[in-house]
Amino acid sequence: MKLGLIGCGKMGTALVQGTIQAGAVNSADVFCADHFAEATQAASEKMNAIACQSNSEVVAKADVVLLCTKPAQIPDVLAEVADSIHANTLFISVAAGVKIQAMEAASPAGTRIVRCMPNTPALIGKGAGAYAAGSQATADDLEIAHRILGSVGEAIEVPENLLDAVTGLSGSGPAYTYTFIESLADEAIEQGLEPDQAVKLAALTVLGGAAMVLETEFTPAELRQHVSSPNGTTVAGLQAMGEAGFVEASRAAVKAATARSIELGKA
Ligand SMILES: NC(=O)C1=CN([C@@H]2O[C@H](COP(=O)(O)OP(=O)(O)OC[C@H]3O[C@@H](n4cnc5c(N)ncnc54)[C@H](O)[C@@H]3O)[C@@H](O)[C@H]2O)C=CC1
Ligand SMILES: O=C(O)[C@@H]1CCC=N1
Repeated sequence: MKLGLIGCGKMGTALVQGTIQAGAVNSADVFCADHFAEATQAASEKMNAIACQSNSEVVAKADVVLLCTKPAQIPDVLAEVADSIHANTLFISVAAGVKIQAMEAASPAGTRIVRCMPNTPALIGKGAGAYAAGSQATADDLEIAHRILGSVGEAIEVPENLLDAVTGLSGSGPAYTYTFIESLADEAIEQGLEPDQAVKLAALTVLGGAAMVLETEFTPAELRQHVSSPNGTTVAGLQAMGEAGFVEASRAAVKAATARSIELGKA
């Protein structure tokens, strides 16, 4: 596979670096370009990939092209590279909110597009992502999208209208977990732990809890019950969490990010 990257920022480089590390593509077959020459250079050096002079050069040289600019730039980028599209070109967009219909409208008829929503843990093979097919995408194209996202974590196919909710959950979600870990650690520091110990214990606790959800047959509610001794410390902690509005706050984060993704699609 010859893989192109347009937009060498945080998500694009995380996804491509993860894909290279997973052995799904050779760095010598990766072509990248960014609006800013310094970003192209930095990414090509970091990934050992081929730096291109323009987005069009990426499209001309690659078969699968990851569109990793900010959402607002996606239609312009597609229009800019239109003349370089060839028989093998498949675009995979990671942009939040940008609808397949809008991307197809900005491209020549017949352009094959898959819209996906990865997340930055893809960098270390722990991504959680989803994808949806454009009207011209073939079963092979979906297989390719699954292979790329699947090489850096888990990937599921969803109807396009659910990608906004995926964005609100797993796309933005790593940031919620960092806020949670930071808050747990900050209070533990207040209680006397050293900062590095506190952050490590907090992160390992979130990691362990998540692994229990994924690797045992118990639901999150059952697992919570297993930790909570009657009249014990956990019950006291959970009660304080409830009183502080933790459940509402968590749901509000997913709701607001989903709404913002929908809004980005209307821009
Ligand atoms: N950061 C994240 O956790 C996630 C981001 N995304 C999506 O990934 C996309 C990129 O986000 P980030 O990497 O966070 O942003 P970023 O700002 O780090 O990267 C965007 C890159 O695109 C470049 N760029 C801008 N205009 C361009 C153009 N016309 N041609 C070529 N390159 C151009 C910028 O110079 C920048 O390097 C967004 O659409 C976002 O919705 C999706 C999932 C998670
Ligand atoms: O914040 C954003 O808009 C992007 C999309 C999902 C995660 N980061």
